Amino acid sequence: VPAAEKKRWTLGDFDIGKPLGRGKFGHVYLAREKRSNHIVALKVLFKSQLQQSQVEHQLRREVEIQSHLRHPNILRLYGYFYDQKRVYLILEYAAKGELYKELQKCKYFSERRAATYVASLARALIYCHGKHVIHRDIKPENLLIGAQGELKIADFGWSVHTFNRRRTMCGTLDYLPPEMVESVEHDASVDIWSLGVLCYEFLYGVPPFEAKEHSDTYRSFELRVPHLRPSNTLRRIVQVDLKFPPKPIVSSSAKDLISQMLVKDSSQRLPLHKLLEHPWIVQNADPSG
Ligand SMILES: Nc1ncnc(NCCc2cnc(NC(=O)Nc3cccc(C(F)(F)F)c3)s2)c1Br
Repeated sequence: VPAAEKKRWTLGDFDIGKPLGRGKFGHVYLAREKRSNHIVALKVLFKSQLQQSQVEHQLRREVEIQSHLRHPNILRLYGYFYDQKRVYLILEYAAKGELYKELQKCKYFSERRAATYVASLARALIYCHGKHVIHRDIKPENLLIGAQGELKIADFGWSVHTFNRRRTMCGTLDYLPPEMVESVEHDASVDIWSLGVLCYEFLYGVPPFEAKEHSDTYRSFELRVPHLRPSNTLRRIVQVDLKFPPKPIVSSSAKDLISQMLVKDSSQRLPLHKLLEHPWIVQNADPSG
């Protein structure tokens, strides 16, 4: 309904409900559009914060990119509006909330659940790459769960159209592929790397190149042998220092898929359409996604 998109929304068009989550730049609330009774999520961003972080252009790009994306595994951004002090994003409401909370609760996922999530993310990324959009920030914090348990990629705040590749650093370091760490040219295959990191974290509960800096084992290590600096995340990424822990037990087929995605040479990473044909995905992913 293109006419609807021309509409100027205001806060008065919505009843505001419970807080849904706290994001990097503001809070998210459950809300209901009064005329249609349509339930949405409303993200409230403070202009002052956006200005001091100089990210207004990124926000405009996110709104622009999202307005062209329609996929069951991509959270809709219906529109936005602003008032004196705030910018409001009108978002699709994901009824089962944030994936990272679910991962914290379960510690790690079964191979079937992990494969189902990875397959639906691969389909969403194939769709995005087909429109020359790379997300660049695939991580548990940017994934939500819909009412039927389906995964939804959210927050295209770091996405770009591939013809203008940028070398800005994203959020956490864990998901950065080598070429972004070494800030060389990067393309859609950065999302394949991040999906491989995500698949590992779904199965083991921790990302593959996490530094031990924050764990107490590291602290005691640091005290006993201060001259041996522990490997850090960035060094482990560029060296693709990939190790699979003995626990939990994970199939060799899953490890094979991860090893084909976490490849330093971005042109050698398993293409997403080949991922959907990988035995581990075929045998474990629920086709409904
Ligand atoms: N249950 C739920 N159902 C639906 N949504 C929920 N949470 C919101 C998820 C989001 C989707 N899209 C987002 N986008 C941005 O935050 N963008 C953003 C924000 C600041 C700065 C910038 C930029 F300027 F840096 F780009 C870009 S957050 C929840 Br919990």
